Amino acid sequence: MSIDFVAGWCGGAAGMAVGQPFDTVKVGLRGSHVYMHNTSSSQARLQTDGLLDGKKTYRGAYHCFSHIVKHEGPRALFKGMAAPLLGMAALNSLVFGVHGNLMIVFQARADGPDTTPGLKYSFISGCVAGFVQTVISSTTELIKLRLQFQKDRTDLIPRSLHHHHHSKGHTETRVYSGPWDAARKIYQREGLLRGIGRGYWVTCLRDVPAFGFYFGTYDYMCRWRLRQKGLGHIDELSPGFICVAGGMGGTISWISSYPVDVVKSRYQIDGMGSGTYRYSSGVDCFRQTSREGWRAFFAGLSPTLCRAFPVNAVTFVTVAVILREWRKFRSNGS
Ligand SMILES: NC(=[NH2+])NCCC[C@H](N)C(=O)O
Repeated sequence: MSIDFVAGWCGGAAGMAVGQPFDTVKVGLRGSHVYMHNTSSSQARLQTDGLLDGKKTYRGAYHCFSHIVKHEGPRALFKGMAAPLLGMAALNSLVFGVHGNLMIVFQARADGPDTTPGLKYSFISGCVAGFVQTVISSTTELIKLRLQFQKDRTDLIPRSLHHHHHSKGHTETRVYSGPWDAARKIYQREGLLRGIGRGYWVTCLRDVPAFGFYFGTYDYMCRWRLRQKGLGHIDELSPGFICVAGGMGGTISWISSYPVDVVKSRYQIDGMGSGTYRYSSGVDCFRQTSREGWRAFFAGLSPTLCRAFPVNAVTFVTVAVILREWRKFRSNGS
């Protein structure tokens, strides 16, 4: 039903809204690492650290975060956010819409009207939903990553002089001036499949299992709670519990897919600007990265998880409340 798409849309928007002030507040107070979108600047920089000049710039998540703020200004934290930001509500709508509707299909196949489809169906529906959204997320993340990865000249100018050199220093050394410019240049320089579609299969490899675990974990926790409390329907669970289950869904999803996410980030920024490629394929990127040791596959995990819990808690609780109210409304009406 279309209500799942509407609820997903609202959930995505709410997740964004909660991520935003989190970020602003934490930046002002202590410089914690909670971000509103999928991958933060710190995450992207940590994942790809050393690829440009062969030396590591950052000592850890906090150092990376404060380094960006100090040398490039807090605005640099939001680099590359516009494209995925525009798409996040749409993406969530697609994910929750596909998952919800597949669950209805599986429900229809289950025996009897109140038999819920098994946990494995939630996992499978999540995988399918994850697959469907790659059509959008692969390219929006490609653009976001490239904007995040580029270092502009503000790096080199002393902080006190920033305002004097503002507009000029910026555009000269940058590869892309914004998301649309990036899309155009990637298409012109690298083509449609190899450029715009760069990393598509790696994105699938990340997102198919990631969204299986996303919904699988959430559903597993809800079912456990229903049994424990002797309740019959998910609408009876408290919003507080939905937040915990949603936050865990986001967390487990990111942990399970994180190494592939690192490979994806590295592979998608490869060839940027220079036209020469370091990796011949996603597999080659994996092989070369593994030479740095297993830790390379977890670079940037901590800021990712700090963001994932609250954002997905709010996303799931928003979706659940909308669906619950909708069901209430419908059953009163008839
Ligand atoms: N590794 C993943 N992409 N997992 C899916 C999580 C999606 C969720 N919207 C988030 O940004 O946290």
